[in-house]
Amino acid sequence: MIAARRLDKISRLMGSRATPSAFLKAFNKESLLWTESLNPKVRLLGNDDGDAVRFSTYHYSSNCNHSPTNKVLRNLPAHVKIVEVGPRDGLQNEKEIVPTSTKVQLIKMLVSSGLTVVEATSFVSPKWVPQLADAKDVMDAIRNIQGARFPVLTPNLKGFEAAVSAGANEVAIFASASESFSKSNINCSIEDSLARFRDVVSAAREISLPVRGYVSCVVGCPVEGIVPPSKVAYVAKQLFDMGCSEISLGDTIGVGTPGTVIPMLENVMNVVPIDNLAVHFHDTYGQALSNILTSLQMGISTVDSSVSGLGGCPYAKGASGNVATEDVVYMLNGLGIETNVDLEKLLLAGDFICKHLRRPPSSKTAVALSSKKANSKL
Ligand SMILES: CC(C)(COP(=O)([O-])OP(=O)([O-])OC[C@H]1O[C@@H](n2cnc3c(N)ncnc32)[C@H](O)[C@@H]1OP(=O)([O-])[O-])[C@@H](O)C(=O)NCCC(=O)NCCSC(=O)C[C@@](C)(O)CC(=O)[O-]
Repeated sequence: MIAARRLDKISRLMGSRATPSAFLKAFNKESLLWTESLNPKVRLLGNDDGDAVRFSTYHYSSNCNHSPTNKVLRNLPAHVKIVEVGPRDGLQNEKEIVPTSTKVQLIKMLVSSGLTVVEATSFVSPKWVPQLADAKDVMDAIRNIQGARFPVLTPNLKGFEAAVSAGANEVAIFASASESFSKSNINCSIEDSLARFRDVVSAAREISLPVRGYVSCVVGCPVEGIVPPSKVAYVAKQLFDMGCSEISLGDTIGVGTPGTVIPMLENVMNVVPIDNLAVHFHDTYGQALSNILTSLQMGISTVDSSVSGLGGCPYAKGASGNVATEDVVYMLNGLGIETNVDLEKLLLAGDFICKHLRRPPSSKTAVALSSKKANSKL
């Protein structure tokens, strides 16, 4: 009888947006242990003195609206802005050219999952990136979608002007911290690229258009190897000083670990305010989530990611996809950090584009949930 009443109370708490303290108030240590044994979804861990100290948000974390308060995780932000780069960074790297209608449907699904910034395409040379040669058509088709911003990449004034005539109301410029990568990606030196970008930013200023600035190769370069943090800080400061409102730091080839990301971020934070920084990790060595967690602990609250981990850069051999948005959202949910993204709807978007690309969804979250579904059918 008591057990039934307790179970009923737990169910009600789980159905509501119960906070850890609500759980802790409601149950003493015995109840907690008993609860755990009854329902493996509820994990409240006790310390040696018998006090419940940790609330694990395993599986129902979307019900949890708190920021963790324990010593290790106390610096995490309450909210993270996710910049979805799949339609641009993801699709620019696909061998097959994806039809415009599929790109547009993907963007719609991403917005309906709650993502508020979706990088839509690039106004670059179609000879260099034929995959995004339909940039104008994509912009035409998404013009009336409400609820999100759609920044586009512009490497020079020509791209900027084309983007603005296609209705873009936010653009991104992209510099590199490595000379070799700058040359192979945009066919000019870092200094020449900065001069071009100054023209783009001042044209954008005239019409009050926000500009995001990327720095690529912030940890390593496919040609030069290790990139010194001071070089990254230099380029980031140049972009910030010329008027970029946000600087996204890209580990283009995904070689960073917290060991290399921390000194890089420390250098950049000395010259660019932390609120203007974002991180952009590729997952070549499976380090992206740990790098994101480290960045959040250092105070960053804007994270780039790509649905289903699509991506890579056509001019960075060996770079694998971006970190998958589904996995970022799963981790942030688990930490009680708000993103306003509906994971289920996001998974549908991942499923949609992967079906089109004739490959299974590749985020860890999608793989885990599909094998769980398969097992539950047995
Ligand atoms: C920058 C250029 C254009 C220089 O390319 P170029 O060949 O040195 O430029 P050019 O000025 O000599 O022009 C050559 C031709 O391109 C045309 N052109 C020139 N500009 C444009 C434009 N904007 N849009 C359309 N066409 C353009 C221009 O009109 C001309 O046409 P042609 O006379 O031969 O017929 C070229 O190198 C380029 O388009 N590069 C883009 C490369 C790219 O998109 N890379 C991937 C994005 S960066 C990335 O993924 C990293 C990031 C951001 O995700 C962060 C991270 O992961 O680290």
